Amino acid sequence: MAISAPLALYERVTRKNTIPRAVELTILFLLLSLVAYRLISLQDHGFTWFLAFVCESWFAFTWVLSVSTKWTQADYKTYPEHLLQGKPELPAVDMFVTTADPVLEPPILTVNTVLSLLAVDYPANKLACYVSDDGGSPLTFYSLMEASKFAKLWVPFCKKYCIEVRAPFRYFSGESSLSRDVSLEFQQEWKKMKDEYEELSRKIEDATNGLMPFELTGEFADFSSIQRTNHATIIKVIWENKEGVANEVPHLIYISREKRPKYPHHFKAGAMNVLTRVSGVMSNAPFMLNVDCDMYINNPKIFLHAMCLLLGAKNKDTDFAYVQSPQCFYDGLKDDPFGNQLVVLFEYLGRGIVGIQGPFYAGTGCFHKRKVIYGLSPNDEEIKGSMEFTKSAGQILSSMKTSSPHELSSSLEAAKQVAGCSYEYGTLWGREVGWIYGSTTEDVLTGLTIHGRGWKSAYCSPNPPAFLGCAPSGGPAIMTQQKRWTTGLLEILFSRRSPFFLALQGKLQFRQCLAYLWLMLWGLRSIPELCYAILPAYCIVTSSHFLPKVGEAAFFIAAAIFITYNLYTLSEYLRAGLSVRAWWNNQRMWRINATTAWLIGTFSVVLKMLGISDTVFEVTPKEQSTNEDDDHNANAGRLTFDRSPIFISGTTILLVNLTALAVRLLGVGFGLVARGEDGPGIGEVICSVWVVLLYWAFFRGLFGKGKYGIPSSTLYKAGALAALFVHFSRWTSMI
Ligand SMILES: O=c1ccn([C@@H]2O[C@H](COP(=O)(O)OP(=O)(O)O[C@H]3O[C@H](CO)[C@@H](O)[C@H](O)[C@H]3O)[C@@H](O)[C@H]2O)c(=O)[nH]1
Ligand SMILES: [Mn+2]
Repeated sequence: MAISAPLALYERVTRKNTIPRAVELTILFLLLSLVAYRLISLQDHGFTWFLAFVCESWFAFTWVLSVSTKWTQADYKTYPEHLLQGKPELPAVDMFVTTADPVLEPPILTVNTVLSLLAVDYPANKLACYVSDDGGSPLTFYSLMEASKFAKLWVPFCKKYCIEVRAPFRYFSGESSLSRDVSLEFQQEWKKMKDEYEELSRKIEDATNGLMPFELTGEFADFSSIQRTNHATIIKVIWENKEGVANEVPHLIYISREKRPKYPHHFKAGAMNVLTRVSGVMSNAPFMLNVDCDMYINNPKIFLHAMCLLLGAKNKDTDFAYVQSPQCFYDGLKDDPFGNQLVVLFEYLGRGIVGIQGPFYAGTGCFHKRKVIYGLSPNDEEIKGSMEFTKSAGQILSSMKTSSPHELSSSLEAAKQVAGCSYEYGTLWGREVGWIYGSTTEDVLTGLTIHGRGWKSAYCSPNPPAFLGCAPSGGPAIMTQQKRWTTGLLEILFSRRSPFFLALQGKLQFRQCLAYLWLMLWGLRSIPELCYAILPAYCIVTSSHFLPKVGEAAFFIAAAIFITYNLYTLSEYLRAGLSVRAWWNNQRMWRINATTAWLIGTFSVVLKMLGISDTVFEVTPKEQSTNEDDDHNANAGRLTFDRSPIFISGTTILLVNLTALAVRLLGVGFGLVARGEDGPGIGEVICSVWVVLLYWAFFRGLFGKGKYGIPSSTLYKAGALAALFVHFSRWTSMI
């Protein structure tokens, strides 16, 4: 009998997508035909034709990027049961949670995330949880202290009864959490746990409301005169699993890194680097998981799934640098009214990237190999880089080999040192090592740098989803997030780490480079999108046209693109199990984001490049539940507004198109002679109506009250811009 080979830990599955590929190529062919037609008939037409040509060439280009990215879709199937057979000893994992603001990110959320991490199905003596608090808040620290007491009941409870959802706020909010046919013992423990959790949330809530049950002395003395942007490092070992027992509660450590006004702190990237180093001197696990404070563990087996991919390499080629899980969200509103649940994005483009060099790093829900974060390339045996770095991190790295258990408190001094502001000075941290600085999307930049060194990455999307987080709700929060993302992505594109350069150096695969480009060009897409949204209105107002006339063969090309594209994207939503409404909501939100947040994001990068202002990471506000009152609220899912300039361009687009349609309907040509043959046709009118439908959320905003209404100052500005535009259009058509 042959000796059986070790069982495979994972399998790569490629998706069959022949029909989608055919449709995508058809759309590409139609787009190219239209562009070609415009090019050969450029002389016979005016400026609008040329502008349409430029925009459509751009759309064809981004379509090429998207077709290439979606071409080979793949997924990984993991077999955790084989892992437990083959590898008796599981490797250690350090778990990182970042929080930055106790108001925007309520401590109860962070606490739930931490509890879900502590209770994960993995030997507790292999785990350590580090919380970085950029808010330097005693409230967060207090909440974690209380949570660690609760964890001593919660963790054994979850493990004993194989509880599925280990974030208590979600577990106790589910209807099915206590079914009738369970043992009496379980019922009693369940009740006790629920009471204990309610007690914990009440304590945290009281403290949040200013009824601090503690004085800033003793354990809290470090917080007594703290200024958020100017304070010394605080590191507290909240709980230590001293006996190193596998079914205990894992270590829990609180960190608030040093902040000084003179030193840039690099937002989340800076926090991640401190977490890396502090954990390096304390537990120094070879793997690190990081989650945002709102992203709790929804599948307690995720560590085992991830280990299948991280340990399952058969050769250098399948040695993954990191394992990324998709971002999924809890309490999503029905039909995704804000278009921010990203399901379809991860489903097709995401899987496509998985099929090339591996998923982008998405900032949360990702397991990294520590040595990769330390800057190693796939073929490196030991750390390279400058002397400065070797001195500072080599020590951390060398102790990786001696994993003799030591008390955490004995490394507190060393930990404080590596958490200081000046520690990174003159080292490669943030440049070659750790999370890379210089972009508000530090996640994509860090992942790109890793791919640029030739690493591959893997995707892990078990069922139920591994992590669930909180998607921003309401117009201002969504737009701010989109703006941050485009800003950060453009910052990368225009830096020396641009995917272009990395592809030229040879380690970033060509199609992976195109995939990165697809993402990083979001900001620049705002310009052709804006032009295209205004073109139909311009044509109606000036009695000209930018689309081929109904009689021309090319009209059918344009119509075919419009119809095929929409039906095709619709089919993507239906195949992913989503509704027609979800499709429509995403269509309109993408167009709205593109012409508002992405535009402002592009401006802010231009301002940064001109040295006028710097870009900052604006934290997304998070709520415990979006459903509680909103479910019965007729306004759930309705776009909200504030005075931010982000809303001006969207309002202007709407006003301009409304004016155009009014002109058309009322037949007032602003005194222009109808140009007969040359005037606008049905195509322009349909386009203009389509734009108004896409911006219907803004239309409702014209009449909405309070946060549902567009503020009058924004309306005046947009109105003035629209009037200027109409005036200018008339002027151009007269010369
Ligand atoms: O100075 C800062 C700013 C932010 N954060 C943390 O960064 C995380 C992400 O911030 P959030 O406001 O939730 O941003 P999102 O747009 O929701 O995050 C996505 O996009 C970010 C990049 O723009 C990534 O860092 C995130 O991981 C990814 O989930 C949160 O845990 C914050 O506490 C810090 O630790 N320090
Ligand atoms: Mn977030």
